Amino acid sequence: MSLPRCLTIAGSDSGGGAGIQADLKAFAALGVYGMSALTAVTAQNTIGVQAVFELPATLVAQQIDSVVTDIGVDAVKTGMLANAEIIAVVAEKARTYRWPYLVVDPVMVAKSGDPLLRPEARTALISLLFPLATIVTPNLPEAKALTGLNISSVAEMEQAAQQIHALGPRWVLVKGGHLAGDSVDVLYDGHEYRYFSSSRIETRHTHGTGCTFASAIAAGLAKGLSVPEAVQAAKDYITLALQHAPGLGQGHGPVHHFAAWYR
Ligand SMILES: Nc1ncnc2c1ncn2[C@@H]1O[C@H](COP(=O)(O)OP(=O)(O)OP(=O)(O)O)[C@@H](O)[C@H]1O
Ligand SMILES: Cc1ncc(COP(=O)(O)O)c(N)n1
Repeated sequence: MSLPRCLTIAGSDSGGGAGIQADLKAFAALGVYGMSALTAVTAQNTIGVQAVFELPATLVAQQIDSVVTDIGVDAVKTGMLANAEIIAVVAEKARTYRWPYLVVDPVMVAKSGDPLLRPEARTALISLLFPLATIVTPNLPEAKALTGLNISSVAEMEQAAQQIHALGPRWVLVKGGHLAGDSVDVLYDGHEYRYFSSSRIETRHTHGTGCTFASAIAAGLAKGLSVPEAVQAAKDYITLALQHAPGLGQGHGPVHHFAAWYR
Protein backbone atom coordinates (compact mmCIF):
# COMPACT_ATOMS: atom_id res chain seq x y z
CA MET A 1 0.00 0.00 0.00
CA SER A 2 1.36 3.45 -0.85
CA LEU A 3 1.90 5.89 2.00
CA PRO A 4 -0.53 8.87 1.94
CA ARG A 5 1.36 12.18 1.57
CA CYS A 6 0.50 15.46 3.33
CA LEU A 7 2.05 18.90 2.92
CA THR A 8 1.75 21.63 5.53
CA ILE A 9 2.28 25.27 4.54
CA ALA A 10 2.71 27.08 7.86
CA GLY A 11 5.02 28.86 10.29
CA SER A 12 7.64 27.35 12.57
CA ASP A 13 6.99 27.33 16.32
CA SER A 14 10.34 26.95 18.09
CA GLY A 15 8.43 25.63 21.12
CA GLY A 16 7.30 22.63 19.07
CA GLY A 17 3.62 22.78 20.12
CA ALA A 18 1.97 24.57 17.20
CA GLY A 19 2.75 25.43 13.57
CA ILE A 20 4.85 23.19 11.33
CA GLN A 21 6.15 21.17 14.27
CA ALA A 22 2.64 20.25 15.47
CA ASP A 23 1.55 19.48 11.92
CA LEU A 24 4.45 17.09 11.22
CA LYS A 25 3.94 15.35 14.58
CA ALA A 26 0.24 14.86 13.82
CA PHE A 27 1.02 13.53 10.34
CA ALA A 28 3.55 11.07 11.78
CA ALA A 29 1.20 9.95 14.55
CA LEU A 30 -1.57 9.31 12.03
CA GLY A 31 0.56 7.32 9.62
CA VAL A 32 0.93 9.74 6.72
CA TYR A 33 4.15 11.03 5.15
CA GLY A 34 4.64 14.69 6.15
CA MET A 35 6.27 17.51 4.17
CA SER A 36 6.52 21.22 4.95
CA ALA A 37 6.76 24.60 3.23
CA LEU A 38 7.74 27.21 5.84
CA THR A 39 6.15 30.65 5.65
CA ALA A 40 7.74 32.26 8.71
CA VAL A 41 10.04 31.49 11.61
CA THR A 42 8.78 32.42 15.06
CA ALA A 43 10.71 32.54 18.32
CA GLN A 44 7.94 31.17 20.50
CA ASN A 45 7.27 29.22 23.67
CA THR A 46 4.24 28.36 25.82
CA ILE A 47 4.08 31.94 27.11
CA GLY A 48 4.01 33.85 23.84
CA VAL A 49 5.63 34.83 20.55
CA GLN A 50 8.87 36.71 21.09
CA ALA A 51 9.82 37.31 17.42
CA VAL A 52 8.56 36.67 13.88
CA PHE A 53 10.55 36.60 10.65
CA GLU A 54 8.47 36.22 7.48
CA LEU A 55 10.16 34.31 4.65
CA PRO A 56 10.12 35.66 1.08
CA ALA A 57 7.01 34.55 -0.85
CA THR A 58 9.28 33.32 -3.66
CA LEU A 59 10.93 30.87 -1.24
CA VAL A 60 7.50 29.61 -0.14
CA ALA A 61 6.68 29.01 -3.82
CA GLN A 62 9.96 27.16 -4.36
CA GLN A 63 9.42 24.88 -1.35
CA ILE A 64 5.96 23.97 -2.65
CA ASP A 65 7.26 23.34 -6.18
CA SER A 66 10.13 21.20 -4.87
CA VAL A 67 7.97 18.74 -2.98
CA VAL A 68 4.93 18.70 -5.25
CA THR A 69 6.82 18.09 -8.50
CA ASP A 70 8.90 15.27 -7.03
CA ILE A 71 7.15 13.54 -4.13
CA GLY A 72 3.55 14.58 -4.80
CA VAL A 73 0.76 15.31 -2.30
CA ASP A 74 -2.60 13.76 -1.42
CA ALA A 75 -3.70 16.59 0.90
CA VAL A 76 -2.43 20.06 1.80
CA LYS A 77 -2.99 21.97 5.04
CA THR A 78 -2.31 25.68 5.52
CA GLY A 79 -1.71 27.40 8.86
CA MET A 80 0.11 30.69 9.57
CA LEU A 81 0.44 32.40 6.18
CA ALA A 82 1.71 35.71 7.61
CA ASN A 83 0.92 38.12 4.75
CA ALA A 84 -1.03 38.71 1.51
CA GLU A 85 1.94 38.00 -0.78
CA ILE A 86 2.35 34.49 0.66
CA ILE A 87 -1.41 33.90 0.46
CA ALA A 88 -1.35 34.85 -3.24
CA VAL A 89 1.49 32.38 -3.88
CA VAL A 90 -0.32 29.55 -2.07
CA ALA A 91 -3.55 30.26 -3.99
CA GLU A 92 -1.65 30.27 -7.29
CA LYS A 93 -0.02 26.92 -6.47
CA ALA A 94 -3.36 25.44 -5.40
CA ARG A 95 -4.85 26.45 -8.76
CA THR A 96 -1.86 25.17 -10.72
CA TYR A 97 -1.51 21.80 -9.01
CA ARG A 98 -5.23 21.16 -8.29
CA TRP A 99 -4.56 19.39 -4.98
CA PRO A 100 -7.22 16.78 -4.17
CA TYR A 101 -7.81 18.29 -0.72
CA LEU A 102 -6.95 21.70 0.77
CA VAL A 103 -7.53 22.24 4.50
CA VAL A 104 -7.33 25.95 5.40
CA ASP A 105 -6.86 26.77 9.09
CA PRO A 106 -7.40 30.56 9.00
CA VAL A 107 -4.74 31.33 11.63
CA MET A 108 -4.86 35.00 12.63
CA VAL A 109 -3.78 35.42 16.25
CA ALA A 110 -1.85 33.04 18.56
CA LYS A 111 -3.46 31.83 21.80
CA SER A 112 -1.08 34.23 23.55
CA GLY A 113 -2.68 37.15 21.64
CA ASP A 114 0.27 37.73 19.31
CA PRO A 115 -0.64 38.41 15.64
CA LEU A 116 0.30 35.71 13.10
CA LEU A 117 -1.42 37.25 10.04
CA ARG A 118 -1.12 40.89 9.04
CA PRO A 119 -4.63 42.39 9.48
CA GLU A 120 -4.64 43.74 5.90
CA ALA A 121 -4.09 40.16 4.61
CA ARG A 122 -7.49 38.94 5.85
CA THR A 123 -9.24 39.99 2.64
CA ALA A 124 -6.67 38.05 0.59
CA LEU A 125 -7.23 34.96 2.72
CA ILE A 126 -10.99 35.21 2.10
CA SER A 127 -10.98 36.15 -1.57
CA LEU A 128 -8.01 34.09 -2.82
CA LEU A 129 -7.88 30.98 -0.66
CA PHE A 130 -11.36 30.27 0.73
CA PRO A 131 -12.90 29.50 -2.70
CA LEU A 132 -10.20 26.84 -3.26
CA ALA A 133 -10.59 25.17 0.14
CA THR A 134 -12.09 21.74 0.75
CA ILE A 135 -12.63 22.84 4.34
CA VAL A 136 -11.94 25.96 6.42
CA THR A 137 -11.54 25.51 10.20
CA PRO A 138 -12.01 28.80 12.12
CA ASN A 139 -12.03 28.92 15.92
CA LEU A 140 -14.53 31.28 17.56
CA PRO A 141 -12.36 34.46 17.48
CA GLU A 142 -11.53 33.75 13.81
CA ALA A 143 -15.21 33.09 12.98
CA LYS A 144 -16.05 36.40 14.65
CA ALA A 145 -13.36 38.22 12.65
CA LEU A 146 -14.67 36.65 9.42
CA THR A 147 -18.37 37.37 10.01
CA GLY A 148 -18.61 40.20 12.53
CA LEU A 149 -20.90 37.99 14.63
CA ASN A 150 -20.59 37.60 18.38
CA ILE A 151 -20.56 33.83 18.89
CA SER A 152 -21.28 32.22 22.23
CA SER A 153 -23.76 29.43 21.39
CA VAL A 154 -24.12 26.54 18.96
CA ALA A 155 -26.93 28.42 17.15
CA GLU A 156 -24.55 31.35 16.58
CA MET A 157 -21.84 28.92 15.41
CA GLU A 158 -24.32 27.61 12.81
CA GLN A 159 -25.05 31.15 11.66
CA ALA A 160 -21.30 31.87 11.35
CA ALA A 161 -20.74 28.60 9.47
CA GLN A 162 -23.43 29.62 6.97
CA GLN A 163 -21.86 33.05 6.38
CA ILE A 164 -18.36 31.60 6.00
CA HIS A 165 -19.66 28.90 3.62
CA ALA A 166 -20.96 31.71 1.40
CA LEU A 167 -17.34 32.89 1.02
CA GLY A 168 -16.57 29.81 -1.10
CA PRO A 169 -15.19 26.77 0.77
CA ARG A 170 -16.94 23.42 0.26
CA TRP A 171 -17.10 22.72 4.00
CA VAL A 172 -16.78 24.90 7.10
CA LEU A 173 -15.90 23.64 10.58
CA VAL A 174 -16.48 26.21 13.32
CA LYS A 175 -14.50 24.95 16.32
CA GLY A 176 -15.83 25.26 19.83
CA GLY A 177 -12.63 25.09 21.85
CA HIS A 178 -13.33 28.64 23.08
CA LEU A 179 -16.99 27.87 23.95
CA ALA A 180 -18.16 27.66 27.55
CA GLY A 181 -19.19 24.12 28.52
CA ASP A 182 -18.72 21.06 26.32
CA SER A 183 -16.48 21.43 23.30
CA VAL A 184 -18.78 21.24 20.25
CA ASP A 185 -17.54 21.75 16.69
CA VAL A 186 -20.08 22.54 13.93
CA LEU A 187 -19.51 21.21 10.39
CA TYR A 188 -21.52 22.66 7.50
CA ASP A 189 -21.56 21.81 3.78
CA GLY A 190 -24.21 24.29 2.64
CA HIS A 191 -27.04 21.80 3.31
CA GLU A 192 -26.84 20.28 6.77
CA TYR A 193 -25.08 20.73 10.07
CA ARG A 194 -23.11 17.96 11.77
CA TYR A 195 -21.90 18.19 15.35
CA PHE A 196 -18.71 16.79 16.87
CA SER A 197 -18.76 16.93 20.60
CA SER A 198 -16.50 16.05 23.51
CA SER A 199 -16.58 16.87 27.21
CA ARG A 200 -14.51 19.92 28.06
CA ILE A 201 -11.08 18.91 29.32
CA GLU A 202 -10.07 21.19 32.17
CA THR A 203 -6.55 22.13 31.14
CA ARG A 204 -4.60 25.25 30.23
CA HIS A 205 -2.42 23.15 27.91
CA THR A 206 -4.16 23.90 24.63
CA HIS A 207 -1.31 25.38 22.61
CA GLY A 208 -1.50 24.21 19.02
CA THR A 209 -4.85 22.41 19.23
CA GLY A 210 -6.10 24.10 16.05
CA CYS A 211 -2.95 23.27 14.06
CA THR A 212 -2.98 19.68 15.26
CA PHE A 213 -6.70 19.26 14.54
CA ALA A 214 -6.51 20.68 10.99
CA SER A 215 -3.48 18.49 10.20
CA ALA A 216 -5.31 15.43 11.50
CA ILE A 217 -8.23 16.28 9.18
CA ALA A 218 -5.79 16.54 6.24
CA ALA A 219 -4.27 13.18 7.22
CA GLY A 220 -7.72 11.56 7.23
CA LEU A 221 -8.59 13.01 3.82
CA ALA A 222 -5.24 11.82 2.41
CA LYS A 223 -6.10 8.34 3.67
CA GLY A 224 -9.38 8.40 1.75
CA LEU A 225 -11.87 9.26 4.51
CA SER A 226 -14.86 11.48 3.70
CA VAL A 227 -14.87 14.97 5.24
CA PRO A 228 -17.21 14.02 8.16
CA GLU A 229 -15.20 10.83 8.78
CA ALA A 230 -11.91 12.76 8.73
CA VAL A 231 -13.32 15.36 11.17
CA GLN A 232 -14.51 12.62 13.56
CA ALA A 233 -11.13 10.84 13.43
CA ALA A 234 -9.35 14.17 14.03
CA LYS A 235 -11.67 14.97 16.94
CA ASP A 236 -10.85 11.61 18.57
CA TYR A 237 -7.14 12.28 18.04
CA ILE A 238 -7.12 15.84 19.46
CA THR A 239 -9.24 14.79 22.44
CA LEU A 240 -6.75 12.07 23.43
CA ALA A 241 -3.83 14.46 22.81
CA LEU A 242 -5.47 17.08 25.09
CA GLN A 243 -6.25 14.50 27.80
CA HIS A 244 -2.58 13.53 27.96
CA ALA A 245 -0.98 16.98 27.58
CA PRO A 246 2.46 16.66 29.20
CA GLY A 247 2.22 19.94 31.12
CA LEU A 248 5.34 21.51 29.65
CA GLY A 249 6.28 25.19 30.05
CA GLN A 250 4.95 27.99 32.22
CA GLY A 251 2.05 29.06 29.97
CA HIS A 252 -0.24 27.21 27.54
CA GLY A 253 1.69 23.96 27.04
CA PRO A 254 1.48 21.62 24.03
CA VAL A 255 -0.78 18.60 23.64
CA HIS A 256 0.60 15.04 23.47
CA HIS A 257 0.77 14.19 19.78
CA PHE A 258 1.81 10.58 20.47
CA ALA A 259 -0.52 9.85 23.37
CA ALA A 260 -1.69 6.59 21.78
CA TRP A 261 1.84 5.18 22.17
CA TYR A 262 3.51 6.87 25.16
CA ARG A 263 1.47 8.12 28.10
N1 LIG B 1 -10.49 22.25 26.67
C1 LIG B 1 -10.90 21.49 25.66
N2 LIG B 1 -11.57 20.35 25.87
C2 LIG B 1 -11.99 19.56 24.85
N3 LIG B 1 -11.76 19.87 23.55
C3 LIG B 1 -11.10 21.02 23.26
C4 LIG B 1 -10.63 21.89 24.29
N4 LIG B 1 -9.99 22.94 23.71
C5 LIG B 1 -10.05 22.73 22.39
N5 LIG B 1 -10.73 21.58 22.09
C6 LIG B 1 -10.97 21.02 20.78
O1 LIG B 1 -9.76 21.11 20.05
C7 LIG B 1 -10.02 21.39 18.69
C8 LIG B 1 -9.34 22.70 18.31
O2 LIG B 1 -10.21 23.76 18.67
P1 LIG B 1 -9.81 25.21 19.17
O3 LIG B 1 -11.07 25.98 19.17
O4 LIG B 1 -9.03 25.11 20.43
O5 LIG B 1 -8.87 25.64 18.02
P2 LIG B 1 -7.88 26.84 17.98
O6 LIG B 1 -8.31 27.92 18.90
O7 LIG B 1 -7.70 27.17 16.53
O8 LIG B 1 -6.55 26.23 18.53
P3 LIG B 1 -5.14 26.97 18.61
O9 LIG B 1 -5.37 28.41 18.27
O10 LIG B 1 -4.71 26.70 20.01
O11 LIG B 1 -4.24 26.29 17.63
C9 LIG B 1 -11.54 21.42 18.55
O12 LIG B 1 -12.02 20.13 18.23
C10 LIG B 1 -11.98 21.80 19.94
O13 LIG B 1 -13.31 21.42 20.17
C1 LIG C 1 3.70 29.19 13.94
C2 LIG C 1 2.37 29.15 14.60
N1 LIG C 1 1.28 28.75 13.92
C3 LIG C 1 0.08 28.70 14.52
C4 LIG C 1 -0.08 29.05 15.84
C5 LIG C 1 -1.47 29.01 16.48
O1 LIG C 1 -1.54 28.21 17.61
P1 LIG C 1 -2.05 28.78 19.03
O2 LIG C 1 -3.33 29.54 18.77
O3 LIG C 1 -2.24 27.58 19.89
O4 LIG C 1 -1.00 29.72 19.58
C6 LIG C 1 1.07 29.46 16.53
N2 LIG C 1 1.03 29.83 17.82
N3 LIG C 1 2.28 29.52 15.90
